[in-house]
Amino acid sequence: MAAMSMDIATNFIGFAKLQANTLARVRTRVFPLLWRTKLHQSQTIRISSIDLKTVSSFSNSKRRVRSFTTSAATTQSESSDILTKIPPDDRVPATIITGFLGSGKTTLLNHILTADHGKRIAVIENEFGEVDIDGSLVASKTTGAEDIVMLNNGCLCCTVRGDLVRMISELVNKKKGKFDHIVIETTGLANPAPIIQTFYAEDNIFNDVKLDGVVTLVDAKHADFHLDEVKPKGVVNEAVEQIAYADRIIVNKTDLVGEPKIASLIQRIKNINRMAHLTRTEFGKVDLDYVLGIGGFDLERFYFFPSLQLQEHHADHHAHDHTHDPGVSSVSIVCDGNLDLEKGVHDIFQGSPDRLWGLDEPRINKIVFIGKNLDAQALESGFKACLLILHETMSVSRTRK
Ligand SMILES: Nc1nc2c(ncn2[C@@H]2O[C@H](COP(=O)(O)OP(=O)(O)OP(=O)(O)O)[C@@H](O)[C@H]2O)c(=O)[nH]1
Repeated sequence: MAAMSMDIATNFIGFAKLQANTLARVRTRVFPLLWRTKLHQSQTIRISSIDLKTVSSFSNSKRRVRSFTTSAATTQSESSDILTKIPPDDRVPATIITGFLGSGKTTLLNHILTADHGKRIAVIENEFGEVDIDGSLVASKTTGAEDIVMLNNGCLCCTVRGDLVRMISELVNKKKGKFDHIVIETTGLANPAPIIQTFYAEDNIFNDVKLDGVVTLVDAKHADFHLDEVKPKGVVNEAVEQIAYADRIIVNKTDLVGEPKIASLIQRIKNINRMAHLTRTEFGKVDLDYVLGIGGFDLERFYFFPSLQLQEHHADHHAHDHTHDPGVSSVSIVCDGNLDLEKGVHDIFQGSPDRLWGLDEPRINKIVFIGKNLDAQALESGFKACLLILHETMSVSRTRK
């Protein structure tokens, strides 16, 4: 009897059908990243269906037993038939929405929250800057039934990863039965690998929550620029990682570019991750079945697609010693006063009216700049110059992760 998750069991059943040398490669490529440290300390691994037994090292953990039985676990035949008996998986599904800065993650999330799917969704919003922008944009779209928890001032893949574990545990412990699905929106700078790892490595999460899928938004207009970016030595390209780890890819903002550019971008994406489903859209308008209830993050493709293994290698290193591009920081400005909207806009700017201000609600401007080598003072004075009347209550915060 071995203890393991259904998702992982399913993958292992698939793996067991592979050739012996294949299994060895899968294990060394996938495990270092996605499996808890205990596995590294487990007994010698033999290449056969015996591999299934190795997983029983998990039974020492606090992990709730998700068991299966195998009639062939004691034979060394590579072609053994494996009979499985998998208990129903009643864990809460969680979806990670990722994608580079401005690719349309919040737009997709709002589409999900306002659609008629009958699901009660708990949302975890992660923002790189100190000031919460997306949270308010999402909150205004919810009916009130959903929970929204904010994780500001850091990235889920590194500085606030511990908070993610705590938040999911709290959600599950205090509100179990009150929601059907968790959706997590990462920052645009997140490397998904360490976040995915959290779902498999943390007992607190693994026992109650299963990773339903990783959905990656790709900005049709700016993706090439981000994919081309050469990072400092030892720093991964997050835009590539986000595509590499996706179960579902949404090429968004297709209204902003022509067909040839979309076609070449899709080809480029497929060269990074051929296993993920891909669709193209505007303003995140996709069928909800495409993004929710996918049925489980797919570990298997880490073997089948070579460039993913390469990514995994980087991500493994990254997971242990994760830093964002050291040049990237954020500057947040919060102040009241009316802005002259004609001033200060040189690039694409788009705004849309949201809900009306509340009667006693303070009318506050919030702006977060995320970028490389930001000059906080210049941004602050530039912003001040756009105010119609200068207010002294401006607060500026800077963060570097
Ligand atoms: N033209 C166009 N604009 C879009 C589309 N999808 C989203 N937008 C706009 O692009 C901007 C950024 O969208 P968001 O949904 O906030 O993107 P995000 O990925 O959550 O952004 P960050 O949280 O800053 O990383 C918003 O002004 C959206 O209205 C699209 O398909 N076409």
